[in-house]
Amino acid sequence: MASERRLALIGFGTIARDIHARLGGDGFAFACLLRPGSPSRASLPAGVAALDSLGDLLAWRPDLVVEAAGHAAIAETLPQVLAAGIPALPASTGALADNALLLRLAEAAQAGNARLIVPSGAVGGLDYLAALRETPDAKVRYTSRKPPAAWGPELAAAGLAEKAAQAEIVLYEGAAREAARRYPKNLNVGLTIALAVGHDRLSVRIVSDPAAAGNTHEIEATSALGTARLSFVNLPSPTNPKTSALTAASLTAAIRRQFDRIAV
Ligand SMILES: NC(=O)C1=CN([C@@H]2O[C@H](COP(=O)(O)OP(=O)(O)OC[C@H]3O[C@@H](n4cnc5c(N)ncnc54)[C@H](OP(=O)(O)O)[C@@H]3O)[C@@H](O)[C@H]2O)C=CC1
Ligand SMILES: O=C([O-])CC(=O)C(=O)O
Repeated sequence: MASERRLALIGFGTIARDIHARLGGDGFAFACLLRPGSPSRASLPAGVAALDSLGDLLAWRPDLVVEAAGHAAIAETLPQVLAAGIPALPASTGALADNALLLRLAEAAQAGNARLIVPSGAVGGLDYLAALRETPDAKVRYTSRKPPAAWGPELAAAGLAEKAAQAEIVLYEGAAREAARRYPKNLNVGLTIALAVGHDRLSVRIVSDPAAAGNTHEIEATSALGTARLSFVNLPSPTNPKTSALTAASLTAAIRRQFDRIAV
């Protein structure tokens, strides 16, 4: 039997807990990097080693680092992780809106001979979109449509909470980078799609919709190669209405793929 794979998680919130629930005891050993004073420390399951610093994480010698903490955690940790030769799988892909950070990550990955693996997360079809990147005339429109519960603090800050309970509100239309900056906890997918198809081919639309059937994602693509309409209606995670429950399943599949001999 293959030896245990060592997975280091960054953050222990909705996505990280679900990944651990899916893979714990299935040939994976877990450790978790927590912020100082993190309330999550008290609820770390037995057998998950708590890591207090990036130095501790590197010394634990993970086979893969999975970030599920937020945009800031990517800049704080992943350049050093990649430079140390450890592959990294980020959930908070919206952080890659920052070109300087993206370059720093690419240089670190080159120096460490490691890879930053961008997961499909709350959507699918990245293989199709990446193929369109090879097609000069491709155009893609991505619409993120979620119920008001997914935009709680953002709607309250804009004084739109009452209106949003009654009617659809278009929160933003434009570029994936700006969408990810404005909505760092809701628009990671926009940046993931932009990385696949290219920023210049993508327009993003963000909608709060009290009639939305779930956290929905619509991707409409046209090119000389044909057309595609991809539509995802995701149940929200029970502990975070912004995050689709699909996301942890997608990251879990990406983790398995990293170690599978036949990678699908
Ligand atoms: N790519 C995609 O398709 C998707 C990406 N996401 C993104 O994935 C990320 C995780 O989502 P989710 O699990 O729902 O979020 P949660 O808020 O449920 O969990 C995040 C956890 O990260 C911890 N944390 C925050 N900052 C840091 C830090 N600097 N270092 C270490 N830990 C930190 C917090 O822990 P504590 O407070 O205990 O310290 C919190 O428990 C988010 O950025 C989210 O936007 C979500 C859905 C889809
Ligand atoms: O989980 C989702 O539906 C998408 C999401 O939050 C994101 O892209 O950040």
